[in-house]
Amino acid sequence: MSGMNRSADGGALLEVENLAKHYPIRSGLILAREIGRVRAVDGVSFTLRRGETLALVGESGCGKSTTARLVLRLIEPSAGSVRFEGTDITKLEGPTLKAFRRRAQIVFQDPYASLNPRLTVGQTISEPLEVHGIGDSASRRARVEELLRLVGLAPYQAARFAHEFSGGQRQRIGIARALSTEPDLVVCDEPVSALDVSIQAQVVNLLRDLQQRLGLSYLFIAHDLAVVKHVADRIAVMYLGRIVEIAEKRELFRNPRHPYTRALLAAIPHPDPARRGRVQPLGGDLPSPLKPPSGCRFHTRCPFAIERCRHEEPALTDGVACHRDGELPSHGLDFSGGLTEKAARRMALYAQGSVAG
Ligand SMILES: Nc1ncnc2c1ncn2[C@@H]1O[C@H](COP(=O)(O)OP(=O)(O)OP(=O)(O)O)[C@@H](O)[C@H]1O
Repeated sequence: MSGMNRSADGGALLEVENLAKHYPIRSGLILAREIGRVRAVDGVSFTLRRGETLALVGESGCGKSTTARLVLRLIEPSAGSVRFEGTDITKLEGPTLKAFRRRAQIVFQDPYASLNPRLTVGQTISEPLEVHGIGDSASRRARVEELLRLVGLAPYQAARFAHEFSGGQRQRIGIARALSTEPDLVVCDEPVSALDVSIQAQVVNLLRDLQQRLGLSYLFIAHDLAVVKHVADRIAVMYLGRIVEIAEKRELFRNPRHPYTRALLAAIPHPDPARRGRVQPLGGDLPSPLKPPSGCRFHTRCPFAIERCRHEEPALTDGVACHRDGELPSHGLDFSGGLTEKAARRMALYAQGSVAG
């Protein structure tokens, strides 16, 4: 992107620092009085390296999509910065913002809702090229054909409409559209959650294949760890607007440190039904981001919470935000193939407080 520093980033494509988005809640006749703020994202920091996939994982409402929208500057942050190749994109305007948009694209969750039913597939895929003034009509047509082949569709399908395609094919069209401007960063916002399980693996494999061929960097949003197990290099676990743990994927599955990460892992069924645990991973509802709990936000649902957790908010130190890091039992909690029954029993006992941590 013109004017952006390509060399001084030391491998980081994206650096997010203390990012926050608070939505004011207003009341009164002309909504003049602010009665509270939804802290959708509340101080999030992470780095996305070139060519890697960082997954953002957490329950519905924890702030994943808001983070994704902030990173793409689809919404304005309340605080914090998002540096893309060293340039803070939250400050960009006009042509430099447009140049950033060309290099950072999104694949949406719902391939049924995200494609315009009135456009042909060819028009859908070439629309970003027109918006950014890339090529003439002949070269755009050629590019559409190339993109269709790239995502496993056929060039003749450019003349068809989205409703003529299955969910998996539509998501391929959404991916082709996102790739049309040759982006470096692709935000994948739950790209397979709306698809049949049988189709999910095909789309995940396509995304991985495209990443290798085109050197793409992915910020991959998902609500559970099962999907990201096959795509992520690193995983950031979010809870109530904050990152509670961030680690290399293998490390996170082998040695989950935050109790919330453990609960998310416990929710993944073991591939072998005979070895599935019977643990109920997490009780209670996600508290409201309008009034997050004091201290550690997870303490109201945490089986390991102590008094300190109720009063003092833990900082994200060395990849985890937990006062009890290093004190929790680690043996028997190998989640790399799902939760074993023995580990599940152990986890249940710990959760009930029957075994000393
Ligand atoms: N425009 C808005 N005004 C007020 N609150 C909002 C707005 N957008 C999002 N929120 C709230 O912010 C919180 C985070 O929402 P967000 O969509 O980022 O979560 P999420 O983790 O992506 O959830 P999901 O998986 O359901 O999309 C939620 O409590 C949501 O209700």
